[in-house]
Amino acid sequence: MITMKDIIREGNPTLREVAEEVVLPLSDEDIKLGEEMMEFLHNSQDPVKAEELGLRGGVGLAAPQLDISKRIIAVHVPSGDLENPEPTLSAVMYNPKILSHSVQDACLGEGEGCLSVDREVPGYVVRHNKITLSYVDASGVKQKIRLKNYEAIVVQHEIDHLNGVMFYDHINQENPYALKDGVLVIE
Ligand SMILES: O=CN(O)CCNC(=O)c1cccc(Cl)c1Cl
Ligand code: NI
Repeated sequence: MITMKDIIREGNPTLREVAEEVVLPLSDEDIKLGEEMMEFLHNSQDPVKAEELGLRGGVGLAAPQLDISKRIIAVHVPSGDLENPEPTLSAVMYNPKILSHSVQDACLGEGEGCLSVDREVPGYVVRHNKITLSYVDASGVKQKIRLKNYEAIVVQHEIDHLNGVMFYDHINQENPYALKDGVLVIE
């Protein structure tokens, strides 16, 4: 089971590498890894388990954060509405690729955080508001989906990890809250 001790932190060179595409058909090892990554997200979002296991909450995880330089990500975005337990996006994605994106940019009003960064880094992380994404799912089936707003932001944070990019690389050093005209701030 993945816990915080398995997550590498800033300074580990793996976080700055471009990860390797996963070989298809998926190996049992890569399928199991994806399952463990998803289990971590579930545990991290469960108050009892997160407390028991000492987990920081996360809505996404990328294999390089486990010191595994493979293009595998897991995302589990809760609906945020306690009435509706269904997550708005829950998937393990192999070889995810952004095929196209909106001209419209967006950022989270609260900024971003990262399990591989043991500090707060304030500021707007400007990303694409909408993306068209292809990936291979855990069954080996090629998927093509369109995402927007929070779900699109989370997936871009994870794909950045596959390319050695950290969320704070996008923050304006002079003025972390500088915004170009027309950037959507998602609260
Ligand atoms: O790479 C994944 N992590 O580091 C997990 C911890 N961060 C988050 O869950 C998180 C928090 C805020 C905004 C975004 Cl976009 C994300 Cl992804
Ligand atoms: Ni991260």
